[in-house]
Amino acid sequence: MEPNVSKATQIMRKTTAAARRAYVTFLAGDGDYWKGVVGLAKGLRRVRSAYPLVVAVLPDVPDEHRLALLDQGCVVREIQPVYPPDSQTQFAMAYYVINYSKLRIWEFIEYDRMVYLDADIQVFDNIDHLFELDKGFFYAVKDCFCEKTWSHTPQYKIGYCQQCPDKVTWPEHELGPPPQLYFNAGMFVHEPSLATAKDMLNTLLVTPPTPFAEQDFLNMFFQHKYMPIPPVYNLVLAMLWRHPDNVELDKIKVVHYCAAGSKPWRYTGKEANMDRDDIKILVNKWWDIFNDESLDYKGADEASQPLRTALAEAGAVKYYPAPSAA
Ligand SMILES: O=c1ccn([C@@H]2O[C@H](COP(=O)(O)OP(=O)(O)O[C@H]3O[C@H](CO)[C@H](O)[C@H](O)[C@H]3O)[C@@H](O)[C@H]2O)c(=O)[nH]1
Ligand SMILES: O[C@H]1[C@H](O)[C@@H](O)[C@H](O)[C@@H](O)[C@H]1O
Repeated sequence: MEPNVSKATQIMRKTTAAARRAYVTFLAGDGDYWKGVVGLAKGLRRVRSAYPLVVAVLPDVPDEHRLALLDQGCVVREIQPVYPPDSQTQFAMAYYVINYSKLRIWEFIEYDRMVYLDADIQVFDNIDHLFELDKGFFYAVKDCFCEKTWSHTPQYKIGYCQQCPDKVTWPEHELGPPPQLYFNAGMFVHEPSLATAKDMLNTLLVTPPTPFAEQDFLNMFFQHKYMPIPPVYNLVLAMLWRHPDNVELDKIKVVHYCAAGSKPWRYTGKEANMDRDDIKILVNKWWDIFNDESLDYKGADEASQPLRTALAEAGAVKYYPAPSAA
């Protein structure tokens, strides 16, 4: 602690820092992904996150969906779409083309630091400590290359996966040095910056699109800044059947419902691997949060939470919640 800095200044600094942090997600189209965002907002509230959830929405998100997000206490920010250069590329899923628009979140410079979460993610434990990670890096969880969606890669073709790099040895003499680490872009920690945003968009203009769209692009762009974080911060569901030894389900903080057929609001149980007990449990856990009315946003009271937390931590005030009017 700095000896000559008054308690009031320390509180002010802490409050200012807190106000410059937020979770952020991305919403496109008039489909059903808004349900994922509502679930995420409630999930973050359940684990008592101190920071707001900003939703970067494309112009095609209808007003009724934006209202549902505002009702859940989200900060709704409209962004303009970003497109890759024209090409004949086959994306792993045709709609991935729209995900380049995610790059706009580097323009949210009213925040110093953000934790990005896809709308098909749920948070089961508080992860606010990620905002304290050293600056200057890009943090995310390593992906897995074992599902068929990766069949375009040399990794898939030879059965090599960075999740178990010793199982199949990388044939250096044939394919050159082993591939750089590759992260899943459904969850990451980043620092907004107009200079970075500009650099990204300029780089994108001369970067041919590839099957995993902005995920591939971000992997290329941040290859020298990437710092892996443990898989508990983004459980890519295929890990459950591809690398069960790498998963400790009871320690998982963040679940990414990214496997085909696993989005809870569309779940039927019919697609491959979807009738597994662990999947059913995770899908039910998502619904429990989504349906829990006690997690609905209760109004302006919560907007000042970071300030209250900072003041309480500094011992400046004792905060007693007002009795509920209900
Ligand atoms: O119609 C859509 C489609 C996508 N999204 C947003 O875009 C995110 C990414 O889309 P998916 O969740 O469907 O993508 P996957 O999880 O299947 O795919 C993975 O590859 C993608 C490549 O574009 C992204 O990098 C994504 O973060 C990564 O987890 C969604 O969560 C959601 O936030 C929408 O809002 N509406
Ligand atoms: O990065 C990808 C992506 O998130 C896919 O949608 C998912 O099904 C794969 O397992 C993962 O490797």
